Amino acid sequence: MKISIIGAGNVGTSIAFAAMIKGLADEIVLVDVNEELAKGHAIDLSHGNPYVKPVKIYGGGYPLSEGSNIVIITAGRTQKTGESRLHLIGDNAKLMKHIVQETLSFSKAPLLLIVSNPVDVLTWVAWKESGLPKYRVIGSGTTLDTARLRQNISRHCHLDPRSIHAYVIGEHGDSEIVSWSTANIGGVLLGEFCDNCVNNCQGKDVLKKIYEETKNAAYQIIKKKGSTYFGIGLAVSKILEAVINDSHSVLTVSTIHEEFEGIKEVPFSVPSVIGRNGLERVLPLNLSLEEQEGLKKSALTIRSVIDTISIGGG
Ligand SMILES: NC(=O)C1=CN([C@@H]2O[C@H](COP(=O)(O)OP(=O)(O)OC[C@H]3O[C@@H](n4cnc5c(N)ncnc54)[C@H](O)[C@@H]3O)[C@@H](O)[C@H]2O)C=CC1
Ligand SMILES: CC(=O)C(=O)O
Repeated sequence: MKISIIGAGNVGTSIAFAAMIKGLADEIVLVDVNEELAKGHAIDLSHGNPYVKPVKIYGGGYPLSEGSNIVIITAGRTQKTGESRLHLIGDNAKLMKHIVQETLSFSKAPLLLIVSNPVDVLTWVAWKESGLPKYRVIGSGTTLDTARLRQNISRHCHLDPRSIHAYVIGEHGDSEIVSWSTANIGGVLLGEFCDNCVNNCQGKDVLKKIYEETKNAAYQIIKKKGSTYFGIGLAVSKILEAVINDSHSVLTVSTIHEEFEGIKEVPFSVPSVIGRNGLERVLPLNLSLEEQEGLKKSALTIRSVIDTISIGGG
């Protein structure tokens, strides 16, 4: 299993570190326009080999990625304080197009895993540019937001986040929503859990606060330390795990929906089954009317940005 990570910055190296610790790959390649940076990070990471399942790890330019099974794209500009992810589209769409071309000249039909922002729109760009089937082009989508949501609920309810089954769906961005009507703790729907809880908190207000904290987490972190990378490193390692171990895990990745509520070819996240070949299927959603409306708005937000960029013509 050869994995190449395009972009050996904070996110790319965090993914490599997490994948190494989990023993996921035989070979990890870090590719960056700054080849020295990629080489330096690879050497540094390789010094951890005696303490994990050893992996061949090296870094440099695109030719090193030849014959990759999975290519993870993390290259791109990051948000400045106050900028939304969608602000990055002007710079990062062009870059994505170039990276996909470079990547495919060295690997025939890899699974493409897109992480650069705005991740939904760029997943669509990568899919169009690559000509790969939809199930082979996956965005990290709201896997990170879902993790943040579960962590925030866990902190509030004093429960193990792994026992909380709740999902952020839609855009990885400001229009994302929570599928509260399906959220459950150990099989008990959240509403019922709250009704029987001894904490006596202000139910709806608390959910609103948890949603805002989840949605705005990246802004808060960027304000404090400039960018986010550890959380996404672990989130992407979970997607890798699902593919490499063919574990059929349910994850909120971003994939292209042929048609949704009359919107054509739109990428967004919903709980989806991930295995060796990529996307296996999207699960049916049982949303409230308000949530359905919210998801449609989110899909429209993404599609309207896609409509502003031109592919093929430059
Ligand atoms: N989807 C998600 O949940 C998340 C996405 N991100 C996104 O990930 C992206 C990367 O973030 P960081 O790693 O923090 O940025 P960074 O600035 O640390 O790293 C980006 C790297 O890409 C490299 N690069 C630029 N052009 C390249 C090219 N043509 N080929 C190969 N490498 C190239 C740069 O030299 C740099 O080393 C950003 O767009 C950011 O918004 C960040 C966190 C979470
Ligand atoms: C930067 C980003 O997309 C995040 O941390 O959610």
